[in-house]
Amino acid sequence: MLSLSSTHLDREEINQVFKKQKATALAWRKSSHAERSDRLKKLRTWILNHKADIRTAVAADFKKPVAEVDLSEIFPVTSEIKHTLAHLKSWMKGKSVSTPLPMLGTQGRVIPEAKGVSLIIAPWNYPFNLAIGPLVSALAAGCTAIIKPSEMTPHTSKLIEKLIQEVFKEDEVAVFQGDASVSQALLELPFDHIFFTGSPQVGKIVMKAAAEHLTSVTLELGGKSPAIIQKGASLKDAAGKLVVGKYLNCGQTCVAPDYILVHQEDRDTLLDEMKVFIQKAYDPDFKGIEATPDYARIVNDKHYERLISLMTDAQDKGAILAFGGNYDPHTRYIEPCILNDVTMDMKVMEEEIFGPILPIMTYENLDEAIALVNSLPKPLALYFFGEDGAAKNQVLSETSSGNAVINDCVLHFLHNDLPFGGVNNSGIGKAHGYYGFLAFSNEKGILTQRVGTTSSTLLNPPYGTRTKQILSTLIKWF
Ligand SMILES: NC(=O)c1ccc[n+]([C@@H]2O[C@H](COP(=O)([O-])OP(=O)(O)OC[C@H]3O[C@@H](n4cnc5c(N)ncnc54)[C@H](O)[C@@H]3O)[C@@H](O)[C@H]2O)c1
Repeated sequence: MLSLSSTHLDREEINQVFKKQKATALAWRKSSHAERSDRLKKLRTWILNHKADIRTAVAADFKKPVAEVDLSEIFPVTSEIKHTLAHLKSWMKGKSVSTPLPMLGTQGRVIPEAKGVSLIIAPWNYPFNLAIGPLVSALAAGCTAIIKPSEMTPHTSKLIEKLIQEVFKEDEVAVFQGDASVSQALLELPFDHIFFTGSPQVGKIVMKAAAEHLTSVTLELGGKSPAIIQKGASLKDAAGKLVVGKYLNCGQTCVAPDYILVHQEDRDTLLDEMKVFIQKAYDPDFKGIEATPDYARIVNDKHYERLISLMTDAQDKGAILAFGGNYDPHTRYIEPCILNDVTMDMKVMEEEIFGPILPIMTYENLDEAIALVNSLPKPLALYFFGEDGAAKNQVLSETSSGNAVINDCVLHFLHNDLPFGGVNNSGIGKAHGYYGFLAFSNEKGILTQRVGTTSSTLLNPPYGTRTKQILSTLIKWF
C-alpha cells in the first residue's frame, strides 16, 4: 500500500518554499480580480479534466463510492469555485460604512487585504474536498498556500500534489506530504493564516503553535452533533435523512449526526423506519450490505479497532444492538450499527464517534434533551426534526452549535452562502463562500479625513473649558 507517513522531513526545503512564497504573496496581494479568477479557473479545469483520477484515488484509500466522491469531494469544490467566480469582484471591492455624527467630515471603508502566505492542513475523511476547498478561499483572497494533506489517504494526497504541481509554481501553491512531524515543522514558520481541519485535540496543538507568531487561525474541528427528533415530527422523513447523513462516507463525516435524541414514545417507530431505509438504501437486492458498491470502508486499522471497541464497550455496559453488528477486519467493513438503551457512561457518548455507529437516547420532555446537549462540548452541528415552531425556537435559543439544520442533516455543508464551522470545541472561524474569503483576508478599516483638520483640532491640548464641554456633549449624546 502506498504510504506517506514515512515521507522524510526536509526542513531546508520547507523553509526555502516558505521564503519564496513570502515574496510572491507580496505581489499577489495586489492581484486583480481577473488574475485571481484566472487561478481559480485553472484549478477548476484541472479538476474537471481529472474527475476519474479523483474517484480512483479516493476509492483506493477507503473504497468510497463513485457517487459519494462526486457528491462530497468534487461537487463541493467545483460549486465553491463557481460561486466564488460569480461574487469575487464584489467581495474584493470591500464596502463603505456609514458615518456616525461625531465622525462627520470623514469617510470609512473596509477593504479586504490578502493576509499573505497561508498554511492549509487537511484531514483524511474528505481528503480532496477539505484540502482544495480552503485553497479556493485562499486564492480568492489573494493568498499563496502550502498544503499538508493527510498521510492517511496516500492515493488522494499524491493526486493533490500532482494537481498543485501541474497548475501552480511552488512559490504560489506547494504541497508537503507527511505525518504530524511535517505539520509541526510547518507550524514553526510565521504563516499569515493557518486553516486547519481535523480533530479538536490536534486543533489545540495548531493553535498553540500559531500563538507563537500570533498567526490567525481557522480551526474546522469535530464533535458530537446531536439530532433531536421532536414529538410529532414525521418519523419516516427523519429516519431516511438520518440514515443518509449518518452512513455517508461510512459515518466518517465531521457533521454526521453523532447521536439521536427521540421522544421515548417514538423510539421504536423511528427505529423501524430507519431499518427499512437502511435495507432499501444499502441492500436493495438482499445480497447483504457488504456487497453494495454504495457503502465506504473505515479508513485504516486504527480507526476500525477504535470503532469496534466503542461498540463492545457500549454493549458491555448494557446497550442493545438494534441493528448491525457485522464487521470484517480484513476489509475494514463495519455494518451500519444502531445502539439502543445508551447511557452517558458509555464511550460512544464520551467521544466523537466518526464511524457508522448511531446511539439512540430517549427523552420525556424537550428540556431534558436540551440539558443533555448542553452537558457536552458545543457541537459542530445540531439537527432538529419537527414542525413545532416554538419547540424549534427553544432548541435553537437554548443550545449553541456551529451550525443548525431544521428537518434535514449534513446538507448545510453544500450551501455556499452560509458560514460553515464550529464554535469553541468544534471550531474557530468560518469557511465557505464569502466567509472563507474573509478568513484569508485582513478586513482593513480605512478612514479618510475629508474636511481638513477642523474636527480634530477641537480636541487638541491644551484641554480648556471648550474641549471639556465638547467631551461632555459627546458622552451625553453619542
Ligand atoms: N469541521 C470540519 O469541517 C471537519 C471536516 C472534516 C473532519 N473534521 C474533524 O477531523 C477529525 C478527523 O480527521 P483526522 O483524523 O484527519 O484529524 P487529525 O486532527 O488527526 O489530523 C488532521 C491533520 O493534522 C495532522 N496532524 C495530526 N497530528 C498532528 C500533530 N500532533 N501536530 C500537527 N499536525 C498533526 C494530520 O497529519 C492531518 O493532516 C474529526 O475530529 C472530524 O470531526 C472536521
